Amino acid sequence: MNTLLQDKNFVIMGVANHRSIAWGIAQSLHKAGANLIFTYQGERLRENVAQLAQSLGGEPILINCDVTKDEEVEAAFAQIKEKVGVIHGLAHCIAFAKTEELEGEFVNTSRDGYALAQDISAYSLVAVTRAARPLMTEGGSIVTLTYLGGERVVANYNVMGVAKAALDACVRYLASDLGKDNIRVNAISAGPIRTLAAKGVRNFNSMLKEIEEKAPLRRTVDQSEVGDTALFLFSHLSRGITGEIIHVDAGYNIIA
Ligand SMILES: CCCCCCc1ccc(Oc2ccc(Oc3cccc(O)n3)cc2)c(O)c1
Repeated sequence: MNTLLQDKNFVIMGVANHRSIAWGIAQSLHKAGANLIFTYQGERLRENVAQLAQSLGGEPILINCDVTKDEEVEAAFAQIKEKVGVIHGLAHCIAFAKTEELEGEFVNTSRDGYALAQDISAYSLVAVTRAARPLMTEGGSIVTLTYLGGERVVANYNVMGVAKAALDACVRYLASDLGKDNIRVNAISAGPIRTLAAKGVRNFNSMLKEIEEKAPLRRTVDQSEVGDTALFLFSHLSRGITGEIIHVDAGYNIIA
Protein backbone atom coordinates (compact mmCIF):
# COMPACT_ATOMS: atom_id res chain seq x y z
CA MET A 1 0.00 0.00 0.00
CA ASN A 2 1.28 3.51 -0.70
CA THR A 3 -0.28 6.90 0.05
CA LEU A 4 0.55 8.63 -3.25
CA LEU A 5 -3.11 9.55 -3.80
CA GLN A 6 -4.34 9.38 -0.18
CA ASP A 7 -7.91 10.78 0.14
CA LYS A 8 -7.95 12.24 -3.37
CA ASN A 9 -11.01 11.73 -5.58
CA PHE A 10 -10.81 10.22 -9.06
CA VAL A 11 -13.49 9.51 -11.68
CA ILE A 12 -13.01 6.31 -13.66
CA MET A 13 -15.04 6.07 -16.89
CA GLY A 14 -15.21 2.80 -18.80
CA VAL A 15 -15.03 -0.22 -16.48
CA ALA A 16 -16.95 -3.02 -18.25
CA ASN A 17 -15.59 -6.09 -16.41
CA HIS A 18 -12.57 -7.42 -14.50
CA ARG A 19 -10.46 -7.49 -17.70
CA SER A 20 -11.02 -3.79 -18.45
CA ILE A 21 -7.92 -1.59 -18.49
CA ALA A 22 -10.07 0.89 -16.53
CA TRP A 23 -10.31 -1.75 -13.79
CA GLY A 24 -6.52 -2.08 -13.75
CA ILE A 25 -6.32 1.68 -13.29
CA ALA A 26 -8.92 1.55 -10.50
CA GLN A 27 -6.92 -1.09 -8.63
CA SER A 28 -3.68 0.90 -8.84
CA LEU A 29 -5.37 4.11 -7.63
CA HIS A 30 -7.18 2.26 -4.82
CA LYS A 31 -3.88 0.84 -3.55
CA ALA A 32 -2.54 4.41 -3.44
CA GLY A 33 -5.39 5.51 -1.15
CA ALA A 34 -7.64 7.20 -3.71
CA ASN A 35 -11.45 7.53 -3.42
CA LEU A 36 -13.02 6.29 -6.66
CA ILE A 37 -16.17 7.32 -8.54
CA PHE A 38 -17.18 4.96 -11.37
CA THR A 39 -19.30 5.90 -14.35
CA TYR A 40 -20.88 3.27 -16.56
CA GLN A 41 -22.95 3.34 -19.75
CA GLY A 42 -26.39 1.88 -19.38
CA GLU A 43 -28.03 0.04 -16.49
CA ARG A 44 -27.07 -3.42 -17.78
CA LEU A 45 -23.40 -2.68 -16.96
CA ARG A 46 -24.20 -1.23 -13.50
CA GLU A 47 -24.24 -4.60 -11.72
CA ASN A 48 -20.84 -5.62 -13.16
CA VAL A 49 -19.26 -2.34 -12.10
CA ALA A 50 -21.01 -2.38 -8.70
CA GLN A 51 -19.65 -5.84 -7.84
CA LEU A 52 -16.11 -4.90 -8.89
CA ALA A 53 -16.26 -1.57 -7.04
CA GLN A 54 -17.59 -3.24 -3.88
CA SER A 55 -14.65 -5.68 -3.95
CA LEU A 56 -12.42 -2.68 -3.17
CA GLY A 57 -14.33 -2.12 0.10
CA GLY A 58 -15.98 1.08 1.24
CA GLU A 59 -19.03 2.67 -0.32
CA PRO A 60 -18.44 2.91 -4.10
CA ILE A 61 -20.02 5.80 -5.99
CA LEU A 62 -21.61 4.65 -9.26
CA ILE A 63 -22.95 7.13 -11.83
CA ASN A 64 -24.68 6.38 -15.13
CA CYS A 65 -23.23 8.31 -18.08
CA ASP A 66 -23.67 7.83 -21.82
CA VAL A 67 -20.93 10.07 -23.23
CA THR A 68 -22.77 10.50 -26.55
CA LYS A 69 -25.39 12.63 -24.76
CA ASP A 70 -24.32 16.10 -23.55
CA GLU A 71 -27.15 16.21 -21.01
CA GLU A 72 -26.01 12.89 -19.47
CA VAL A 73 -22.41 14.13 -19.18
CA GLU A 74 -23.58 17.34 -17.50
CA ALA A 75 -25.94 15.44 -15.16
CA ALA A 76 -23.24 12.91 -14.25
CA PHE A 77 -20.75 15.59 -13.19
CA ALA A 78 -23.48 17.53 -11.34
CA GLN A 79 -24.05 14.33 -9.30
CA ILE A 80 -20.31 13.89 -8.78
CA LYS A 81 -20.02 17.52 -7.59
CA GLU A 82 -22.90 16.94 -5.15
CA LYS A 83 -21.31 13.76 -3.78
CA VAL A 84 -17.63 14.71 -3.48
CA GLY A 85 -17.31 18.42 -4.36
CA VAL A 86 -13.73 18.31 -5.66
CA ILE A 87 -12.07 15.78 -7.96
CA HIS A 88 -8.34 15.44 -8.57
CA GLY A 89 -8.39 13.44 -11.79
CA LEU A 90 -10.31 11.50 -14.40
CA ALA A 91 -9.54 8.32 -16.33
CA HIS A 92 -11.26 8.28 -19.74
CA CYS A 93 -11.27 4.65 -20.93
CA ILE A 94 -14.02 4.87 -23.53
CA ALA A 95 -13.98 4.03 -27.25
CA PHE A 96 -16.22 2.38 -29.81
CA ALA A 97 -16.38 1.58 -33.51
CA LYS A 98 -18.65 -0.81 -35.40
CA THR A 99 -16.99 -4.25 -35.74
CA GLU A 100 -17.74 -4.32 -39.46
CA GLU A 101 -15.48 -1.25 -39.72
CA LEU A 102 -12.62 -2.90 -37.77
CA GLU A 103 -11.66 -5.28 -40.54
CA GLY A 104 -10.98 -5.19 -44.27
CA GLU A 105 -10.09 -1.98 -46.11
CA PHE A 106 -10.32 1.42 -44.41
CA VAL A 107 -11.41 2.98 -47.72
CA ASN A 108 -14.79 1.28 -47.21
CA THR A 109 -15.52 3.10 -43.93
CA SER A 110 -19.08 4.47 -43.87
CA ARG A 111 -19.89 8.10 -43.10
CA ASP A 112 -21.95 7.19 -40.04
CA GLY A 113 -19.41 4.60 -38.83
CA TYR A 114 -16.64 7.18 -39.07
CA ALA A 115 -18.70 9.79 -37.18
CA LEU A 116 -19.70 7.29 -34.48
CA ALA A 117 -16.08 6.25 -33.83
CA GLN A 118 -15.01 9.90 -33.65
CA ASP A 119 -17.91 10.86 -31.35
CA ILE A 120 -17.41 8.10 -28.78
CA SER A 121 -13.63 7.61 -29.02
CA ALA A 122 -12.39 11.19 -29.39
CA TYR A 123 -15.04 13.92 -28.90
CA SER A 124 -16.19 12.30 -25.63
CA LEU A 125 -12.85 13.32 -24.06
CA VAL A 126 -13.58 16.96 -24.89
CA ALA A 127 -17.12 16.69 -23.45
CA VAL A 128 -16.08 15.04 -20.16
CA THR A 129 -13.08 17.38 -19.76
CA ARG A 130 -15.35 20.44 -20.12
CA ALA A 131 -17.73 18.98 -17.48
CA ALA A 132 -14.96 17.88 -15.08
CA ARG A 133 -12.90 21.10 -15.25
CA PRO A 134 -15.02 23.12 -12.78
CA LEU A 135 -14.68 20.33 -10.18
CA MET A 136 -10.85 20.33 -10.41
CA THR A 137 -10.45 23.40 -8.20
CA GLU A 138 -7.19 22.05 -6.72
CA GLY A 139 -5.71 21.28 -10.13
CA GLY A 140 -5.88 17.82 -11.64
CA SER A 141 -4.83 15.20 -14.12
CA ILE A 142 -6.79 13.65 -16.97
CA VAL A 143 -5.67 10.39 -18.56
CA THR A 144 -7.09 8.71 -21.66
CA LEU A 145 -6.21 5.51 -23.49
CA THR A 146 -4.88 5.51 -27.04
CA TYR A 147 -3.19 3.02 -29.35
CA LEU A 148 -0.29 2.86 -31.82
CA GLY A 149 -2.78 2.42 -34.66
CA GLY A 150 -3.45 6.15 -34.38
CA GLU A 151 0.20 6.94 -35.18
CA ARG A 152 0.94 4.26 -37.80
CA VAL A 153 -1.10 1.85 -39.89
CA VAL A 154 -2.07 -1.31 -37.99
CA ALA A 155 -4.03 -3.69 -40.23
CA ASN A 156 -7.74 -3.84 -39.38
CA TYR A 157 -7.62 -1.07 -36.79
CA ASN A 158 -8.87 1.24 -39.57
CA VAL A 159 -11.54 3.72 -38.44
CA MET A 160 -10.46 3.41 -34.79
CA GLY A 161 -6.93 4.39 -35.79
CA VAL A 162 -8.22 7.62 -37.30
CA ALA A 163 -10.30 8.22 -34.15
CA LYS A 164 -7.22 7.65 -31.95
CA ALA A 165 -5.23 10.12 -34.10
CA ALA A 166 -7.97 12.66 -33.35
CA LEU A 167 -7.92 11.68 -29.64
CA ASP A 168 -4.15 12.24 -29.50
CA ALA A 169 -4.58 15.74 -30.98
CA CYS A 170 -7.43 16.40 -28.47
CA VAL A 171 -4.98 15.53 -25.66
CA ARG A 172 -2.58 18.22 -26.92
CA TYR A 173 -5.22 20.93 -27.45
CA LEU A 174 -6.92 20.20 -24.09
CA ALA A 175 -3.51 20.26 -22.35
CA SER A 176 -2.91 23.66 -23.91
CA ASP A 177 -6.26 25.03 -22.67
CA LEU A 178 -6.17 23.59 -19.15
CA GLY A 179 -2.53 24.04 -18.18
CA LYS A 180 -3.30 27.51 -16.79
CA ASP A 181 -5.73 25.81 -14.34
CA ASN A 182 -2.95 23.39 -13.36
CA ILE A 183 -4.89 20.56 -14.98
CA ARG A 184 -2.74 18.14 -16.99
CA VAL A 185 -4.01 16.01 -19.90
CA ASN A 186 -2.08 12.93 -21.08
CA ALA A 187 -2.64 9.60 -22.84
CA ILE A 188 -1.34 6.11 -22.25
CA SER A 189 -0.72 4.22 -25.48
CA ALA A 190 -1.23 0.66 -24.25
CA GLY A 191 -0.02 -2.42 -26.05
CA PRO A 192 -2.72 -4.96 -26.98
CA ILE A 193 -4.40 -6.49 -23.91
CA ARG A 194 -7.11 -9.18 -24.07
CA THR A 195 -10.21 -7.22 -23.06
CA LEU A 196 -13.87 -7.27 -24.06
CA ALA A 197 -13.14 -4.35 -26.41
CA ALA A 198 -10.26 -6.20 -28.07
CA LYS A 199 -12.71 -8.88 -29.20
CA GLY A 200 -14.06 -6.31 -31.66
CA VAL A 201 -10.80 -6.07 -33.63
CA ARG A 202 -10.11 -8.65 -36.37
CA ASN A 203 -6.84 -10.62 -35.98
CA PHE A 204 -6.22 -9.32 -32.46
CA ASN A 205 -4.63 -12.64 -31.48
CA SER A 206 -2.03 -12.50 -34.26
CA MET A 207 -0.96 -9.07 -32.99
CA LEU A 208 -0.31 -10.48 -29.50
CA LYS A 209 1.94 -13.15 -31.00
CA GLU A 210 3.85 -10.58 -33.12
CA ILE A 211 4.53 -8.50 -30.00
CA GLU A 212 5.91 -11.43 -28.03
CA GLU A 213 8.33 -12.04 -30.91
CA LYS A 214 9.33 -8.43 -31.73
CA ALA A 215 8.83 -6.15 -28.70
CA PRO A 216 12.13 -5.27 -26.93
CA LEU A 217 10.80 -6.88 -23.72
CA ARG A 218 9.66 -9.93 -25.76
CA ARG A 219 6.26 -9.98 -24.06
CA THR A 220 2.89 -8.23 -24.00
CA VAL A 221 1.77 -5.92 -21.18
CA ASP A 222 -1.15 -6.26 -18.77
CA GLN A 223 -3.76 -4.05 -17.09
CA SER A 224 -1.66 -3.60 -13.94
CA GLU A 225 1.25 -2.08 -15.90
CA VAL A 226 -1.10 0.43 -17.51
CA GLY A 227 -2.70 1.01 -14.08
CA ASP A 228 0.64 1.85 -12.48
CA THR A 229 1.55 4.27 -15.28
CA ALA A 230 -1.82 5.93 -14.77
CA LEU A 231 -1.01 6.17 -11.03
CA PHE A 232 2.21 7.97 -11.99
CA LEU A 233 0.30 10.35 -14.33
CA PHE A 234 -2.28 11.07 -11.60
CA SER A 235 0.39 11.71 -8.95
CA HIS A 236 2.75 14.55 -8.05
CA LEU A 237 5.57 12.53 -9.67
CA SER A 238 4.40 13.51 -13.18
CA ARG A 239 3.72 17.18 -12.32
CA GLY A 240 5.93 18.38 -15.21
CA ILE A 241 4.21 16.27 -17.88
CA THR A 242 1.21 17.35 -19.96
CA GLY A 243 0.04 16.86 -23.54
CA GLU A 244 2.08 13.65 -23.66
CA ILE A 245 1.50 10.15 -25.00
CA ILE A 246 3.30 7.53 -22.91
CA HIS A 247 3.70 4.11 -24.55
CA VAL A 248 3.19 1.18 -22.17
CA ASP A 249 3.75 -1.53 -24.76
CA ALA A 250 6.96 -3.43 -23.91
CA GLY A 251 8.73 -1.07 -26.32
CA TYR A 252 6.97 -2.39 -29.44
CA ASN A 253 6.38 1.10 -30.87
CA ILE A 254 10.14 1.72 -31.38
CA ILE A 255 10.55 -1.30 -33.68
CA ALA A 256 10.18 -0.82 -37.47
C1 LIG B 1 -5.16 -5.41 -35.06
C2 LIG B 1 -5.04 -4.47 -33.90
C3 LIG B 1 -4.67 -5.24 -32.67
C4 LIG B 1 -4.42 -4.31 -31.49
C5 LIG B 1 -5.69 -3.64 -31.01
C6 LIG B 1 -5.46 -3.09 -29.58
C7 LIG B 1 -6.73 -2.47 -29.10
C8 LIG B 1 -7.67 -3.24 -28.42
C9 LIG B 1 -8.86 -2.65 -27.97
C10 LIG B 1 -9.09 -1.32 -28.21
O1 LIG B 1 -10.25 -0.70 -27.78
C11 LIG B 1 -11.37 -0.80 -28.58
C12 LIG B 1 -12.54 -0.25 -28.09
C13 LIG B 1 -13.72 -0.37 -28.80
C14 LIG B 1 -13.71 -1.02 -30.00
O2 LIG B 1 -14.89 -1.15 -30.72
C15 LIG B 1 -15.64 -2.28 -30.47
C16 LIG B 1 -15.26 -3.24 -29.54
C17 LIG B 1 -16.10 -4.36 -29.37
C18 LIG B 1 -17.26 -4.46 -30.10
C19 LIG B 1 -17.55 -3.46 -31.01
O3 LIG B 1 -18.66 -3.55 -31.74
N1 LIG B 1 -16.75 -2.38 -31.18
C20 LIG B 1 -12.54 -1.56 -30.50
C21 LIG B 1 -11.34 -1.44 -29.78
C22 LIG B 1 -8.15 -0.55 -28.88
O4 LIG B 1 -8.43 0.76 -29.08
C23 LIG B 1 -6.96 -1.12 -29.33
